[in-house]
Amino acid sequence: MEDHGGEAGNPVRTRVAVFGAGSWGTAFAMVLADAGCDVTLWGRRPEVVDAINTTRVNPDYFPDFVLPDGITATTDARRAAAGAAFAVLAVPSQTLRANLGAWTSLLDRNTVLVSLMKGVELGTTLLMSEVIAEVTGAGPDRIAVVSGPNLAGELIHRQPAACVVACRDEAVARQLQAACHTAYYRPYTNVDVVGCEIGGAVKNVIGLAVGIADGLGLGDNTKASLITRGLAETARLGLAMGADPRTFAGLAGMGDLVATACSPLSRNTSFGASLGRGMTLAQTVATTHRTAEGVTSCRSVRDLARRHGVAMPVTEAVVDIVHGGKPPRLAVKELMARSAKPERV
Ligand SMILES: NC(=O)C1=CN([C@@H]2O[C@H](COP(=O)(O)OP(=O)(O)OC[C@H]3O[C@@H](n4cnc5c(N)ncnc54)[C@H](OP(=O)(O)O)[C@@H]3O)[C@@H](O)[C@H]2O)C=CC1
Ligand SMILES: O=C(CO)COP(=O)(O)O
Repeated sequence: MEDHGGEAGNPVRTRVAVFGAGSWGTAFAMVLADAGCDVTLWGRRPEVVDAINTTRVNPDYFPDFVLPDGITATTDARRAAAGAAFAVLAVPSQTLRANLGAWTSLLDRNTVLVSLMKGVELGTTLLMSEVIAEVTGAGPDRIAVVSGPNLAGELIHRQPAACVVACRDEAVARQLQAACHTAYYRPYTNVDVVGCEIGGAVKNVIGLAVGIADGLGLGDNTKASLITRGLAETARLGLAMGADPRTFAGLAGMGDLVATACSPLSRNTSFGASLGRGMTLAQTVATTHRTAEGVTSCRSVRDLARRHGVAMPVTEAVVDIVHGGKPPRLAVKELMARSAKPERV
């Protein structure tokens, strides 16, 4: 296998289970394998799993890319979970609870559960780490999050990127950092799990807003204003939930927001652009075959904000457009007509 610069501090092959063989699960499995881990990738469809094992290609998500040795695919969650030091969860956020319910009894009591997901559960308004804690009973030292500007479509080409690995127990974050550190993937540790998750979930909503602006034909001043005020909303919500404000200036805050809002690869931003061009929600859903988390999570983020008494006008506008059918131009007009305020409140 080519040397992709796995950490010298990872001499014993760490066993990792990755649950979810979509874009990010597959690309992150590659990162882990390149870092020297022994990776088992769980997918729900036998044809995808068979293709990965026989051709080393995930035909649905990365048909032109050969995956490295060191990844074995399976539909058998028990086999994936067996002996795993880390169980990496990469399914759509709204499906986590049901899936994890089936997987929990298969996992060792010491396995660290790692969320790659960027969403908030609808109804409960729980963060993914909170869903994990509730379903599995794991304590904060066994729950970690990976976040940051990590578009799977770029990482699969091993383009350089940084990320944050967050766990309340910094020693665990360091172990995960070692497990996924390669020459092209640079993880930084953080203990602010809540801040990283809020950054990841809200940037999808702001990505939708920026996409809508793009679809309306609005320019870079508008988009930069949405990104910046969107980051202000993100930080306000995060602070109300006990996050460290510095997280929002970092990779899981500004970094991920910029990557998402500026990239044609972002599903959320592309989804928003379709709405801005005048397509309906149903039409856009029908042409989107990948997970655009913000479409559902905009409602749970709004509910979370209301619960904490935090003003999130851009998020409210996105919910009104996506789920309330408000014409995007009217939403823009209303956002601009809000009462004048100081920048920092
Ligand atoms: N893609 C990216 O660049 C990044 C994504 N993320 C986050 O990662 C998470 C996963 O997204 P991503 O991999 O991109 O999404 P994709 O849409 O690319 O893949 C989703 C995966 O989940 C599977 N899946 C869908 N529904 C279910 C279900 N009900 N039960 C079990 N498995 C299911 C799909 O299986 P099938 O193929 O059979 O439908 C597929 O393997 C999201 O929260 C996203 O925000 C985070 C950083 C980067
Ligand atoms: O989270 C991502 C990049 O960090 C991927 O963004 P999208 O889900 O919008 O494609």
